[in-house]
Amino acid sequence: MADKIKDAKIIFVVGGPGSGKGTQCEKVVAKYGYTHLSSGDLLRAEVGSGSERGKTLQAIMQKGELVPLDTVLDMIKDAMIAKADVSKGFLIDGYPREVKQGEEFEKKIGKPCLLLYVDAKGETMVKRLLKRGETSGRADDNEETIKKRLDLYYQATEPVIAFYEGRGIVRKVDSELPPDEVFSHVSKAIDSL
Ligand SMILES: Nc1nc2c(ncn2[C@@H]2O[C@H](COP(=O)(O)OP(=O)(O)OP(=O)(O)O)[C@@H](O)[C@H]2O)c(=O)[nH]1
Ligand SMILES: O=c1ccn([C@@H]2O[C@H](COP(=O)(O)OP(=O)(O)O)[C@@H](O)[C@H]2O)c(=O)[nH]1
Ligand SMILES: [Mg+2]
Repeated sequence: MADKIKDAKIIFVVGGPGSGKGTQCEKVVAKYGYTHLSSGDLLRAEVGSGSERGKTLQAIMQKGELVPLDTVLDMIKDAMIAKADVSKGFLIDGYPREVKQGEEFEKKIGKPCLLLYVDAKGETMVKRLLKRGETSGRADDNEETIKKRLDLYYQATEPVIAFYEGRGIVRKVDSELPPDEVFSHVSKAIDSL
């Protein structure tokens, strides 16, 4: 599998909770036909399956903490293998959450050619998530968990951006703008690949 995937384009999509990663990824799928893999969605699917593993995951996610690294990586890898033959490229949304996750991904799967950094202010993200929480049914879209997710983002995930800046593959987009304007910047970044 490593062979098939090694040559595929891999894009990491990183940003705080509610920054708009999922929103932009949907647009990328529509325009470029990339395969979208959201680490959070993969975890929520496991929770939804009602499996024992899902129950353990749910408890962690409800608290806004991070699921063990190997669990997430295995899920992403399996999902990539399943699409390897048909995919033009992969959008890995909400991953890596910490530098170590990025390093493990590269060891087991491959190197990203781009890191899309979806940037919004903390207060904007909180506002969006509280609004989304009215209808999302997500157990973590509540005030207390949002605060923890945001703290963890600043502490563990922001260093990921600095790490890949050192490699020159980070493109930052300002997601305070309306989604279509954000997307025009995202498109430029992808077109430049
Ligand atoms: N104004 C504005 N709102 C946005 C934008 N992107 C997303 N939103 C809104 O913000 C909320 C969160 O967006 P998502 O795309 O779910 O964010 P996410 O980064 O995937 O969040 P997580 O799933 O929590 O990681 C949604 O309700 C969107 O409608 C944007 O560019 N501008
Ligand atoms: O690589 C990952 C991705 C997600 N999560 C967990 O899944 C939750 C939801 O992640 P998602 O990316 O959907 O939302 P975000 O936290 O970015 O709002 C997080 O709070 C974590 O508990 C995790 O532990 N590792
Ligand atoms: Mg999302």
